Amino acid sequence: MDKVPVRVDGRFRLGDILGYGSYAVVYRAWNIILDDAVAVKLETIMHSSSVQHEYKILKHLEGGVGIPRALWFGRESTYYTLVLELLGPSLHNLFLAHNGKFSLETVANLGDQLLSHLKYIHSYGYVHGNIKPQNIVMGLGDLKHTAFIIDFGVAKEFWDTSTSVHIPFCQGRRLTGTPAFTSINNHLGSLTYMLIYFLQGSLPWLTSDEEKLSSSSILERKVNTTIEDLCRGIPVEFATMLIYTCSLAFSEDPDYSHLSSLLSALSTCMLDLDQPDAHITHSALSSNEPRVIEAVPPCPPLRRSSCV
Ligand SMILES: Nc1ncnc2c1ncn2[C@@H]1O[C@H](COP(=O)(O)OP(=O)(O)OP(=O)(O)O)[C@@H](O)[C@H]1O
Repeated sequence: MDKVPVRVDGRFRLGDILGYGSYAVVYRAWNIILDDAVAVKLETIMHSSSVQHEYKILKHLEGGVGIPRALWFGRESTYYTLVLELLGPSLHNLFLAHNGKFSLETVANLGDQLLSHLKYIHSYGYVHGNIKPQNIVMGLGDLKHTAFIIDFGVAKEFWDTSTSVHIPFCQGRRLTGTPAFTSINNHLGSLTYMLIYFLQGSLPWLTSDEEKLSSSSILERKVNTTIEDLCRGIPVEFATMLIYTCSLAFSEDPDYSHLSSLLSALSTCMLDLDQPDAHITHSALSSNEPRVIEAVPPCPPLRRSSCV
C-alpha cells in the first residue's frame, strides 16, 4: 500500500485500522471541524473504483434503516476515499467473541432486520451481492441494536430504470461475492446460509483456514449438501426459508412478509449481542419450543439442494 495520508479532505484525521477488505482498508477517523468520529475507506487508485460505485449506491439508498450514511467521496493522494458514518463491530467479529454461536433469538432478530433492509435495497432496484458476516455491522450508541449492511462494492442494479425491465439472465458469468455464502440464484439464499451458519456454528462446505478450497470445490460441496443435513437440529423455519428462496425464479419478486413471518415466530425478545451469547436455555425452549427439523417439508423437484 502507498503511503497513507494523515488527513483526508483536510478535515478527516486518520486513526487506527477498523478492518481490511480485498479492495480497501477502513480507518477510524476524526472530523476535526465537527468534532465527530467517522470511518474512512481507502482504495488504491486503479482504472475503476469500487468505492466510487459504493458511494453512488449509498447516496441513492440514503435514509434507509440499516444503510450507512456516506459523507464524502473524493481522491486523496493515491487513494479513492469514501468517508462513512462510524459503525460498530461486524457480525464476524461478534460471532468469534461469542465462541462461534448465536442464540436462536439473536439469529431470528438479525434475520428479520436484514430481510427488511434487503427489501428496501431491492425496492431501489439493487441487489447487494455479497451478504456475509463481515459485511454486517452493528450500529453504535442508540443504534447498537440495529444491524447495518456495508460494502456495496459489488452491488448491482437488477432493474433497468429507463425501460423498467429486469436485467436478463446470463450464464457463464464470473462469480461475484464470497464463495462460502454466495447463493447463485438469489441474494436471500446468502442471508439464509448466514443465519444457519450462526446457529450451527459452521457450514458443511467451510473448512479450516489452512485448507483453502477453490470456488468450484465449495460449489460442489454445496450442491452435495442436502437441506436435511444443513438444517439438522435447528427450527424447521430455516429449511422452509431455504426451500422457498431456492424455488424463486431469477426475476421473481420475493414474498418478504412470508419470510419475515417465519422469523418473527422465532424472535420473541430483543437482540442482545453485548452479553456472551447463552445457547437456547431450557426455559426459553419449554414454553414455546421451536420445532426442529425431523422431516423436511416437500420441496419442488430437483430443487432440494440446488440453492448453491
Ligand atoms: N462504516 C464502518 N464503520 C466501522 N467499521 C467499518 C465500516 N465500514 C467497514 N468497516 C470494517 O472494515 C471491514 C472491511 O470493510 P469493507 O467490507 O467495506 O471493505 P471491502 O474492501 O469492500 O471488503 P470486501 O473484500 O468484502 O469487498 C468490515 O468488515 C468492517 O469490519
